[in-house]
Amino acid sequence: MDNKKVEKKIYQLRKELLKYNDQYYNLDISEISDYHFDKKLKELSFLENQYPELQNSTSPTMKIGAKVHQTDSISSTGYHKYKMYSIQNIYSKKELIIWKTKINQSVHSLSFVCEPKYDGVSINLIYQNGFLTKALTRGDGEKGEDVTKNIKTIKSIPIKLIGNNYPTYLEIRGEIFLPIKNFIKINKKRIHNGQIPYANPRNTASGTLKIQDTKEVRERGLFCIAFHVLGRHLPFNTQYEAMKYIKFWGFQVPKGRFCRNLKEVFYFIDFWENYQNQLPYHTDGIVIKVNEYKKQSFLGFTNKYPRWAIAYKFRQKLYETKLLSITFQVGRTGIITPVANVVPILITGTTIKRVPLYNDRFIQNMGIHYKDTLLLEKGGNIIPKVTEINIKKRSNQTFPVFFLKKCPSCNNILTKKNKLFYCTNQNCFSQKIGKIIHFVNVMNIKKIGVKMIHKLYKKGFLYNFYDLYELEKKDLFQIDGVKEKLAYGILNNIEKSKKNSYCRVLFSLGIRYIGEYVSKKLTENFSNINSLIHANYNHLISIYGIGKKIAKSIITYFSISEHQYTVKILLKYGLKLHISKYPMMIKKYSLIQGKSFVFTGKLYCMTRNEAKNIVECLGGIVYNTVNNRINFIVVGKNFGKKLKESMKKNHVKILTEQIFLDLIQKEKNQNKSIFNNCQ
Ligand SMILES: NC(=O)c1ccc[n+]([C@@H]2O[C@H](COP(=O)([O-])OP(=O)(O)OC[C@H]3O[C@@H](n4cnc5c(N)ncnc54)[C@H](O)[C@@H]3O)[C@@H](O)[C@H]2O)c1
Ligand SMILES: [Zn+2]
Repeated sequence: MDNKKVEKKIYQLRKELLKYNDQYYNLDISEISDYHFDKKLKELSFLENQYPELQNSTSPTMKIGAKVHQTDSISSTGYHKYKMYSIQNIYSKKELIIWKTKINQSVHSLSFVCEPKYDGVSINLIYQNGFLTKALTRGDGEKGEDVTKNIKTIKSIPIKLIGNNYPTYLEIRGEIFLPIKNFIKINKKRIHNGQIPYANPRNTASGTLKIQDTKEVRERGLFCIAFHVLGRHLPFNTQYEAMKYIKFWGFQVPKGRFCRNLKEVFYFIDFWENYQNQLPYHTDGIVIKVNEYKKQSFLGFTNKYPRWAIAYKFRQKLYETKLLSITFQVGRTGIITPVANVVPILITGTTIKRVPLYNDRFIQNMGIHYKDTLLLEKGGNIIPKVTEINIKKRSNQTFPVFFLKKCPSCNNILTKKNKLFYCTNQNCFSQKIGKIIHFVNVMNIKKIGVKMIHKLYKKGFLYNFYDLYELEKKDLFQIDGVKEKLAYGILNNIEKSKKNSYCRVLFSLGIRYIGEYVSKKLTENFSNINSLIHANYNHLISIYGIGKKIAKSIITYFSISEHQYTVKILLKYGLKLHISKYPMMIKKYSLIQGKSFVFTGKLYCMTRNEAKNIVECLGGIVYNTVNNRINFIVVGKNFGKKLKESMKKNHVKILTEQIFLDLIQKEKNQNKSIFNNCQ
């Protein structure tokens, strides 16, 4: 590869991995498996080592976790006294031998402690004089979220340490996770309430730590295993002894083992690889640690990992089953998704009958034939994935799977775009129903299930999701089995849904590619729906996490008059489509909204930060450097080279401070309420 190509590849991998990190750590979503994530990370690390001039301290190879966002749900963040690290992952014994050989070059006579790798969220528990005073998540390693209130609900974490042989200041590091039984219970309840079940226990544990209702946190039944101690004057010198002490102090500790050499480590790995599925919680590998503290400190840390520990991750077990048929489902956005119906198979306690095949590309890449023998991988998720086909078991009489030509719901000819098949019929029954189901789920409207939605649709009461807000008792009474109490409950829940946040309502609209994550990014950047409706493409793609595809989708969605009508109707019914802090702005012509600014030199009337705040409050964006998106440069005293750079760009208008102030004044008069909030 030439340098330009490598640079491009590195940039692309970093962008992708940063997105996955942000989703994984801040939104508890995993779009790809850990194995594939680690493969990409390894590829990036390899390229960065080959081309050291392209190394960058912000690369995901150097950074731990993801940037901590200050969200509504958490009250504060806090710095760690001792940095929290990640652990390097490996997937083979060969890599383990390489690791040992490497550290053997600096330390000798190594012994190890092996522990299961619990699949949850890292936690830092701070004890002062034996009392739990603070609990922080790992965050980016330097700074985490303060989750003390929720942590105090976990029974396996002592509020007060037992005994008295602990130092006055102590940090206990451990893993918070959700036992499988509790995870299943939570999902059963969600399904019963018509909500989307959570994907896996890890993400659910992480999400649970962030919720505000401590009663709910307690009910969910999180668990903690403690595996690391930090502090001064510790009464022990090895990991093995440390575990004995912390067990005595009141913690649950790993089912670990002291190993004198790699042979014993391999034995431990082999044992757990088979035994892991019998545990009441998920483990995803084995952590191997150098036992002696002295040797640990000699080996030290890289930017991201301790050199004295490594995680051997289990490759997922494959399960064999047979493809019976394929159902083509019509999604709410018209996308046709193929789902494989397979011979039912029991995988870690769940009977699997259906497996997603995602799209035509997946089917063709896999080369799936009818009646094929499929190999499924479960990972930490509830729904397994098809990872391979057992070609040896393919009979001669099978045919390759071809995609449908017509919509299975409305018979409309399908359109192919970006390798996906769509039904473009706006009145397609499945799409309409799908949109309503999505809205009801996202808005968390309980007591209205899929069956009820179908019935209301057929009776003509619910043709669009906003019709929910017109429903009356007399309509509901026309549905079989609905009596006074249920009707009251439904209408009450619909009314309650009006309290949902702007971010939820935006997500509920069902705009293509606008999931929870993107919706959050959008509401952080557009304080109300009007500014989003009128956002320009450049502004949208300048937002971290919003790419071309999403920007186009937003613009297309709001260019359809029916969708603008939907927004109007929702506003009429009192749904929130603005950040509560800022009152809804009545859209008027604005010179600032959606425009990009850069400042140079010193302003007389306000500081640079004040000016930035005002522009942002009025829907504009401020950049530090001149780029192709800039519309205005505001020039103050002792201006710098930015002015010269801007003059080279025809589209940039130059404003003196006075003209800038006049502009603000004009906007101020137009949008009094918003401006007052910016002061
Ligand atoms: N699928 C995705 O979208 C996605 C995104 C980001 C990260 N990931 C996965 O997460 C990994 C990085 O996450 P990470 O930094 O949290 O690392 P990690 O989860 O792979 O391993 C480090 C963590 O393991 C935990 N742990 C559990 N048992 C332990 C024990 N007995 N001793 C010591 N530590 C123990 C600790 O909390 C420690 O911080 C990636 O390599 C990838 O596998 C996946
Ligand atoms: Zn259709």
